[in-house]
Amino acid sequence: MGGASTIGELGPMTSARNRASSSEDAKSSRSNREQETKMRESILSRLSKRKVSDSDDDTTEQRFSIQPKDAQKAKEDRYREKERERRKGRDHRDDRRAGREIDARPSNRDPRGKNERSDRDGKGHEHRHHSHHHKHDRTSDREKEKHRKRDERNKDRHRQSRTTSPEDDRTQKSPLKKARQYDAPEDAKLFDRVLDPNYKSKQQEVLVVEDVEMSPVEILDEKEEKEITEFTIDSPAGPKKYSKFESDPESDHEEEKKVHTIKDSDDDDVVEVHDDPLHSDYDEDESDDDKYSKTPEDREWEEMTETELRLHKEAMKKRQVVRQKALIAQLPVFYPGLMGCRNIDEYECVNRVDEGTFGVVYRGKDKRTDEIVALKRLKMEKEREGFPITALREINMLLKAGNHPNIVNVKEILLGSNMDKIYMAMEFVEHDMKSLLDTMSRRNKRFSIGEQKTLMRQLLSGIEHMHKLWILHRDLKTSNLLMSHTGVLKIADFGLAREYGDPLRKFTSIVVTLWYRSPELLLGTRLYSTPVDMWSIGCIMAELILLKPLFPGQGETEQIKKIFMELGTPTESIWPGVSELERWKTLTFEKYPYNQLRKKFLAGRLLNDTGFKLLNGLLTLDPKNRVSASQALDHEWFEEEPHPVPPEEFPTFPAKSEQNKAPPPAAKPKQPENRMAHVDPETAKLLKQFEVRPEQVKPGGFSLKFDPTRF
Ligand SMILES: Nc1ncnc2c1ncn2[C@@H]1O[C@H](COP(=O)(O)OP(=O)(O)OP(=O)(O)O)[C@@H](O)[C@H]1O
Repeated sequence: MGGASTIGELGPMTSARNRASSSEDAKSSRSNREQETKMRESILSRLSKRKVSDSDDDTTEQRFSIQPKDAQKAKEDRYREKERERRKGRDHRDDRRAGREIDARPSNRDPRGKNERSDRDGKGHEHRHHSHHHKHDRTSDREKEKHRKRDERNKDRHRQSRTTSPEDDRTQKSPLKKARQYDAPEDAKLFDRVLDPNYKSKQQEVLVVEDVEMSPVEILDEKEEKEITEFTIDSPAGPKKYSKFESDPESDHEEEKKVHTIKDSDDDDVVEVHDDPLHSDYDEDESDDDKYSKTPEDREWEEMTETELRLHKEAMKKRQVVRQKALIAQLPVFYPGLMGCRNIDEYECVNRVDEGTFGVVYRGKDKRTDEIVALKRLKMEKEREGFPITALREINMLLKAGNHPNIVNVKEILLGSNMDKIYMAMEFVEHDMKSLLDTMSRRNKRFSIGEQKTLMRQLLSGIEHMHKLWILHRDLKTSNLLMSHTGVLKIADFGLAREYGDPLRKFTSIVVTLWYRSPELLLGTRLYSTPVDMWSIGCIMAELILLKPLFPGQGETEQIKKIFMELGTPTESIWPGVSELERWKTLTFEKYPYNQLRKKFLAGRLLNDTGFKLLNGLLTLDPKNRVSASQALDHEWFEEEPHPVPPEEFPTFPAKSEQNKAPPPAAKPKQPENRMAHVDPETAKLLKQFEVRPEQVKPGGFSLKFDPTRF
C-alpha cells in the first residue's frame, strides 16, 4: 500500500514535473522564437529607417526584398563566397590596387573611371556606381577638399608613427597587411556592410545583394558594439574605432564624415588609418576644450593620467562656477533664503513713526538706494524660546498675501546688532486711517460719499484677496489701514493673521481689537472664519462715515451690550445656534428692539438706503448670513451715483509720520552724551545706532490708545 501509495504519489508528481518540463521546453522554444522574431523586427525596422534616409539607393531597396526565411541560406552563400574571396588572397587585392593606381584621379572629376574599373572587375553593378557618383557629385567641393586634406594628414601621421622594423615597413607598404591590422570580428564586418549604405563604395566586391542578418549571434555582436559606441560618444578618451558600428540613423552624420574620407580617396589604406584609435578623426578634431567639457564617468577616472586628471578637475570647477553664476542670475534681486538677511546698518533711520502693541515703526532710508521704507521692529524681548511665533506669522502671511495693491508690501527682513532684534522693511505708506479720521473730525471735515466708496472698495478688494488665499486678518481696524499720498488704501499689521482651512480648526476667540470684534467672537466661539473680518469691515465703514468708532466698548461685556443695543438682541430665529455659544449661556442680555442703527446715519443724510443695506449686510449678527467680501464688492451701492472717485483725486493730507523728520546729515549737531540720560538703555542704543536724537523720535501729534484686552 505504501509502494502503491508512493507510486501513486510519485506518479502524478513525476508526470506533473514532466508536464512542467515539457511545458518549460515549449515555453523556452516559444520564447526563443519570440526573441528571434523581435530581433528580426528590430533589425528590419532599423534598416527601414535607413531605407527612408537613403531611398535613392536601389541596393538598399533590394536588401529589404529578402525574405527572412531565406536569410540562413543567404548567409551560408555569403560565407562561401567570402571563403572563395579569401582564397583568391593577396594577388586579387594587389590586382585591384594596381588597377586603381592607374585610374587614380579625383572621383568627382571622372565618374566614368569607376564605371570602367567596375567593368574590368566584371561585377556589373554599373547602375549602383551611377547612384553612388550622383551622390558624390552632390558633395560640396569644400567638404571634399577638407576630407582630402585630412586623409593626407592621416597618412603623414601614420608614416611618422611607424617604427624602423622591417615588419612595420612591410605593413606600411602593403595595404593588405594594414587591412589585417584591423581585426574586427568577421560577423561584425558583415553587419557593418549590412548597416552601412555607403559600404559599397568602400569595397566593390561586396556589392552583392546583402541580406538581413537574422542570426542572434550577429544581433548580439551588434548590440555589444553599440554599447561600446555609446560609451565612446560620452567619453572624451573612449575607443573611437568602435563607433563605425553605430547603427543609429541619427548618427549618420558622424558616420558619413568618416565614410567621406574613404569614398574620396577610394583607398583601403585610409580606411584602416581611420579605424586606428590613435589616428581617429575624432581625436584630431576634438579640441582640448571639447575633451574636458564633460564630467567623466567613474571608471574613466582610473584610466587617466595625472595631467588629464588635473585638467578634468579644473574644467569641472570652472563649469560649476559658471553654472552657479547662471543660477544666481535667475534669482530675484533679494533672496534671503540663499543670501541671508541684511543688517539694519544698511538703513539710516529718518524718524520714528509709531509704536503698536507688537513693535515700533521707524521711517528708514536704504543707504544704497535712498529708498524710504517703514522699518517695523518686531518685539522679541519676552521671547525666551527662539523666534516669536507672532513675528513669524506676520512675516509669513505678509509674504504670502503682499502681492496686492491694497496690501502693504514687505521688502525684506533685517537683522539688528544681535539676534533678538529683527526688523521688517515694508513699503512706506504716508498715512494711517485712524490719524486721518481724527484730523478730519477735529477739522470738521469728512470723506465724500465717492471717496468713502473708493476706500471701501479698496479695503474689500484687499480682504477678498486674502480670503481667497485662505488667510484671515483678525485685526482689521482703522489704525491698521494705511493710505498713500495717492489715495491708495493698504491693509497692514498682519501680526494676528492666520491661515484657515476647510473644515475649520479651533482658534482662540481673543482676537481682533475690541471695538472691531464680532459678536460670535465676543460670545466665545472658537470655530470662526472670514465673517470675523467682514464684521470689522462693517465697523470700519461706519467709522469712515461717522468719523468715530461705532462700538467703543470698555470691556467685552459692554462691547457686546453696545452691539445688541444698536442691532437688537438676537434670538434663535434671527441667529440659529446663538444659544449654544459659551458666553451666551453664562450671560443674560436685556431684550433690545431690533436694529436701531439706521437712526445713527439719518441725521445729515450720511448714508442712503442702498449704503445702509451694505452696512447692514456687513453687520449681520449671524456670521452665516453676513456678506462676504466678494458679495460686498458686487453691491449696488458702488454702482449708483455718486460713483467712487479715482484714488488720485483724493485730497492730500499732512502725514504724521513726516512730522518728526531728522535734519539733513550736514546740519546735524554733535550729540552730547547726556541727552540720552532720560532714555531707557535699549532705546538709547537703538537711537545711537540710527543716529537719531531722542526728541526726534517722539510720536507725532496722534497717539494710539492701546486696548488692554488686545492680545
Ligand atoms: N508700512 C508702513 N508705512 C508707514 N507707517 C506704518 C507702516 N506700517 C505701520 N505703520 C505705522 O505704525 C503703526 C503701528 O504699526 P503696526 O500696526 O504694524 O504695529 P503693531 O505693533 O502691530 O500695532 P497694533 O497695536 O495696531 O497691533 C501704524 O498704525 C502706522 O501708523
